[in-house]
Amino acid sequence: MTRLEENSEPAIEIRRLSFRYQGPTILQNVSLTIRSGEMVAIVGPNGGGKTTLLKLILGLLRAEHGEVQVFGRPPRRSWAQIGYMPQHSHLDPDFPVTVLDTVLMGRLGPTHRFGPMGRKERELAMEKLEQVGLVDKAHQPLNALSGGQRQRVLIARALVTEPRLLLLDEPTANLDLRVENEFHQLLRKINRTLTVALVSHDLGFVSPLVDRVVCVNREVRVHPTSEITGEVISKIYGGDMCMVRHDHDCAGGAPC
Ligand SMILES: Nc1ncnc2c1ncn2[C@@H]1O[C@H](COP(=O)(O)OP(=O)(O)OP(=O)(O)O)[C@@H](O)[C@H]1O
Repeated sequence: MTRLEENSEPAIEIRRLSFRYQGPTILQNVSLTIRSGEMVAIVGPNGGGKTTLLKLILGLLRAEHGEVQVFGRPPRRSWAQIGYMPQHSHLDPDFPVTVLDTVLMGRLGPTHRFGPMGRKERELAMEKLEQVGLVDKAHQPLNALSGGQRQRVLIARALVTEPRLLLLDEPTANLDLRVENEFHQLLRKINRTLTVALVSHDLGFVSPLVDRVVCVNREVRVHPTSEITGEVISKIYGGDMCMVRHDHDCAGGAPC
């Protein structure tokens, strides 16, 4: 963490949070602070509670015990400052919509009123497409894009509300290793002005990007990236996982 982040206000502050849907406890006694300007990875096994944690930070779910604050306020009062890319976009890739329209959909929602999109909104959407490197695709149908490009469109959609905090649920799910470097650069660029929390199953992908890894498996433990060893990984994933190496080129099909 840089000195700036150490002294900056918390973007997310969670105190003694516990949560269950109807059955067993999903998250237990979670305390966590993410400072403005940080980029953290949220990792853990399937069903460990990562998406649930993001939904609590968004205010889509309410904690049974404890408290969540985003920029010092309850999440719903900070909605305008949060951009969210969900794990499963409900967008049918075959729905006949352009890339630009998809990004503009980010302006619809609880904090932005319905109505025709004006020039200002369209300019903003083009600016965000420029930021993710897809401005030349703006008028193409969404279904003409690759999975990785669609992923970037969804990031532009999350950015078009001009948030201060960006939550990304599995942004790397459709990426192959060839575009990984490009994606790292994009996230670093975004993190110059925004706090970023990204859920990933891929520790190898996220570890060069972040200083801290938030491990979620009912309880939450935060580790500096430098501490992520084989032993820590098997504690998080119960030994079913190894860290994929990303520091050599496997584009030629070599096992990696
Ligand atoms: N709406 C819901 N109602 C009831 N149980 C749910 C609901 N959503 C999630 N769960 C349960 O809560 C637990 C945590 O789910 P969650 O999606 O948060 O895990 P995750 O760590 O994001 O998993 P994955 O890596 O598979 O995406 C799981 O056991 C899941 O079945």
